[in-house]
Amino acid sequence: MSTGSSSSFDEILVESELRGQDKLKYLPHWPAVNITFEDVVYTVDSGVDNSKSILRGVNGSFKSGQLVGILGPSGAGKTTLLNTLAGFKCENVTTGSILINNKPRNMKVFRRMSRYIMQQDIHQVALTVRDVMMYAADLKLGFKDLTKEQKAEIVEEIIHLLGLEKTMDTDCSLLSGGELKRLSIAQELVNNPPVLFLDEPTTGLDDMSSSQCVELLKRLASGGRTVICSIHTPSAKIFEMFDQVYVVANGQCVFNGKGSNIVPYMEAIGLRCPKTYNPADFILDVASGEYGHEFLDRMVEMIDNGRIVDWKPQSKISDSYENSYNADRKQSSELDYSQFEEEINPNNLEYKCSSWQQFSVLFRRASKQIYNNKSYLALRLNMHIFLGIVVGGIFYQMGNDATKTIFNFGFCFTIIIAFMYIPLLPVLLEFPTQVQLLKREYFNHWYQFNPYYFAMVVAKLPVQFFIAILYLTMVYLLTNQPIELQRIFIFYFISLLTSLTSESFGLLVSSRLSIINAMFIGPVLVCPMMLLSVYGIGSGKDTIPPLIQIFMKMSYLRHSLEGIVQSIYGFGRQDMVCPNEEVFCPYKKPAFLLRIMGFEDLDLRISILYLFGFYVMFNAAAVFLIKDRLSYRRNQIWPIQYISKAVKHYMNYL
Ligand SMILES: Nc1ncnc2c1ncn2[C@@H]1O[C@H](COP(=O)(O)OP(=O)(O)OP(=O)(O)O)[C@@H](O)[C@H]1O
Repeated sequence: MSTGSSSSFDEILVESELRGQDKLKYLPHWPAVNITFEDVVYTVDSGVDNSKSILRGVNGSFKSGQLVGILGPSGAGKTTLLNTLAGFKCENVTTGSILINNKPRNMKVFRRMSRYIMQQDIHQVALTVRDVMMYAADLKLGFKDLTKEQKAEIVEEIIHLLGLEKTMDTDCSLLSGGELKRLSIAQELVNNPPVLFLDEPTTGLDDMSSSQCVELLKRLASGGRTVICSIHTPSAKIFEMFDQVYVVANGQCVFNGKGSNIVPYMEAIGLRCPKTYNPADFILDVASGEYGHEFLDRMVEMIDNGRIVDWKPQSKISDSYENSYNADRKQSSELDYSQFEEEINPNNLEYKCSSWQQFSVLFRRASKQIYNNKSYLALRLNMHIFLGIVVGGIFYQMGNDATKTIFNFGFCFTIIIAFMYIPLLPVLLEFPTQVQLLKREYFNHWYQFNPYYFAMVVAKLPVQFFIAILYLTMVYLLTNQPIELQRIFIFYFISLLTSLTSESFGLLVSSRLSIINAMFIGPVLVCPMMLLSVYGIGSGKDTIPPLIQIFMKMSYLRHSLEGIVQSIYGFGRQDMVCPNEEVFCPYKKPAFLLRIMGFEDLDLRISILYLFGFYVMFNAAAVFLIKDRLSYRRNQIWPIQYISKAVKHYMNYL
């Protein structure tokens, strides 16, 4: 039997047959992964100097081959426990330890072997279910072991298993809540990971789909996976399917064991479950404090906050955690005992695609999303044509008219304003949601961050450039700017560079903010840059105080404006035309205009260098901040910790 995910497709088929998993062909063998946690405390900052404990010293042990259900009333700490165990949010765990197969969890390795299906179902826009699944299969299964047809077969099979056949060609944005949830699960089943965490997987599903979904999870678990899911008020049928039930209340464990033992457990603390009642409902009622808080304390004490691993009616409360755990391990009949000793080969946890392949798949995915969104494409195109007509109309034929030079200077300013706002605002609106998706896919080990970022930036370029060039051509011709190849080239080049820099600025701003904050802070931050770009115009450079001159250098828009002005008026441009009837025509000479405007002594290379520098700097800062957000490690430098704490508190920084 193959021991790794590198098995060929045929081997995988044989393996599945051996395991009796006739419905899941791609079920590569993984050694058992058992998770034990001790005294876990999770504390969040609820103010700059305050903190609040959400998990209070919980303990437990979840074994491979068993389906574990984490139950509890709303706000009890189920999601937090799941996040902590999955390593999704663990920067706030203040004490406690998490062991994998009795060894301290190596977060890097663990994150590669576990998958987390979150409560919120966000998906890529403008893609069908088939697209989403096929891109997931390409990224997760790679191109070496399986052909396209084999991957399509795996996808079909999972889609069938989750009852999504009818939606195969439906756009994800049109799916119902339940279908979205199933799609989230389907995507993570593509490469069948050894550990699966699911936060409320049945939310939004009807009874039938819920039990099918839990049945599937049970089947995965019995195939040797560790499957842990939090669940709200399960039906009696679903409740019976769990091999282990872990109940949380107020951040503490109030029950840990088999669902069938809940009734005697409740009797042991002095509460009788009515015969007609679902034991899950009953324990949840008690956990939510309906029968009084003294019962909660009694339950925590009786289960020793989760240390008693599998409570049984005959068992003594004083059983030590160690004895209980070992006894339980011996009883495990479903799994090959030797599996517990088997190590996961870290090579089998590596990405299946090289960085270049990841880039290529992500580029294709991002491009398809752009071109599939036809109404948005048409809107962008039409708005640029409309803007071109408006700007071209306002500054019509002013480019070579010496009496309209000041107006034409205004035209240069409109160029940088257009290429500042047009790329910036959509990013501020879209990227915070994209980051949520990135977090999910990145955490679930679909790809590395750098290929994602490059693919995202590069995929936008063709449309961005095409629309920008169309707009620039319209306004350039309508306003009668000089028809000289060198000038046209510089004009287009600076405009496109400004557009890219604005976009990267948008990525930087929205990398750590919610949509609302990004939409507010982005335009506010570009305002001073805009003002600094035209500071001192008309009074000459000498009148600008040195400090302001330094600030002006820090505005990328100033460098854009300098570049655009040079393309139109620099490089020894000939005198502009002065109409015969005009007696006084001071701005006939471009050099005079440049001096009056404070744009003399310009150097195009410097403008380009600055713009390029800002572009690189904004991107590098955005990459740094997003990577930090994706990282499971807390920044160790205390001033940064304090600043980010304060910014988080006051600015909704994420
Ligand atoms: N970062 C945070 N800051 C402050 N409070 C938080 C934070 N994260 C979680 N909480 C609080 O911790 C408690 C537990 O949250 P958690 O999401 O784990 O509950 P839950 O049991 O999953 O609830 P539900 O079933 O409603 O999803 C809640 O009261 C929640 O408001």
